[in-house]
Amino acid sequence: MMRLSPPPPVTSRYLTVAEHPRPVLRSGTRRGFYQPRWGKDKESFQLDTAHTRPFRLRPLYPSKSTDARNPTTMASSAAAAPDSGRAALLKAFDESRTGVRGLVESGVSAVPDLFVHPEGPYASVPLAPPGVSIPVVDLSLPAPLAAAAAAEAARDWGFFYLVNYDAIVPSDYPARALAAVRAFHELPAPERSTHYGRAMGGGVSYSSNVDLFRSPAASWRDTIQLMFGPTRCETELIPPVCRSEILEWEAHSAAVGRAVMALLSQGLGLGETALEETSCLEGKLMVCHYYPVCPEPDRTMGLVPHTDPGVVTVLAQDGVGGLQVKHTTEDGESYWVDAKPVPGALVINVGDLLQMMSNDTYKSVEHRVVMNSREEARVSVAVFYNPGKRGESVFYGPLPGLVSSENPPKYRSFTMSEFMGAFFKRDLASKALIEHFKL
Ligand SMILES: O=C(O)CCC(=O)C(=O)O
Ligand SMILES: [Fe+2]
Repeated sequence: MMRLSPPPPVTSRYLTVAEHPRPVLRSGTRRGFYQPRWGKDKESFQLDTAHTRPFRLRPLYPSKSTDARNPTTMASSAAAAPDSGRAALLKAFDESRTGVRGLVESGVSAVPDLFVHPEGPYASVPLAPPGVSIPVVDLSLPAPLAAAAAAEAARDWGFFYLVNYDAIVPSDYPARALAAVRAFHELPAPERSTHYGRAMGGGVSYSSNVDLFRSPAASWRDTIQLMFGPTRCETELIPPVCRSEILEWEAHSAAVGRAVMALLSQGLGLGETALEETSCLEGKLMVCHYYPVCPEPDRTMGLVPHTDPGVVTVLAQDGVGGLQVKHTTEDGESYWVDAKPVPGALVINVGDLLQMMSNDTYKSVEHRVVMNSREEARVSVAVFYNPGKRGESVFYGPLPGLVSSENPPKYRSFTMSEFMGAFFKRDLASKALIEHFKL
């Protein structure tokens, strides 16, 4: 078990959650959250979409065109292709170096078969009734109240909106980062394609579907990935059109990551630096997704259902929407809840590592991105936080301050290299990573 220094004494500024009275309810609040008003390669430790669920490909249809040089029609011609043919089509799509955006630019009017997702087991999970939303945590509340709200959200939902973070993030962020990421993905194809590649050698890559060659169906998404910790990417490899905004968001979102970890640590009844001292702010991967306009939104997915493997994810999304969170009520009923874009709100979620570190107090919850028929592409930027200390003598698992003879550990401890090994070897089923370490 990684050794943590004892939690710092309670200061006058921060009371432990247990000592503090329940959060003050504002009008329209429920248990301390106020609901938004809707108006009517190993080094990179890829935490992105390698998290896929097993999908069986639906029968593929013959393509109308067989132009072997056109990746669009090549993708469509996966229809009748045996597996080796499909592999060749995937390769051709990848070699187009322009991603799904390139397919759209070339004028596809249907989703090519390589991207068609069957309904799968999720067809049985309904959409949430209107008015249900993920909770909101207000960072401007006194820390103990915000911590209690964050803890409750992390426990019951695994997700929350973070609002009123303007004391730590300039008002033009994250919007500037989202706009710059959009500008990159909408560069003319010849310019964009010079950046295309899957290798994370320099800590930066731009490609479509990080799991393109492993997943049973490709998704409607292109992504820039950037490693910021424990090893920092070569920043000159970041495309110039979005470089300064990405670097600025990296710095500003670090303040958000620190604040969120402090709330979640306190919410566990530990000192505010407990997760930070466990190096949870030191491993950092940023992914900048672009979900192009889709001609047949019902036939594909932007991102298949998955849980994030890391500790905490800080997500900025533009106004388009599509993120959905699977919520299970106290009665055991599950449904997909839209994490609609809320101006001025970041989306925070708990990853598998934090579920294990919190000994199941907090939940890592499935989420996905669905396509819509809007005429606008969607952009999101996620920052995944992971432990940065990766040595063979550094162990992770339920935090020592949380386990006792009455509350025994539910997970065995492991090194990050073991965790990453399990991550890369895991079968595709969701939660497989957590099950792997369960006692
Ligand atoms: O684009 C989004 O809203 C979600 C991204 C996500 O869940 C991920 O990258 O793991
Ligand atoms: Fe995710």
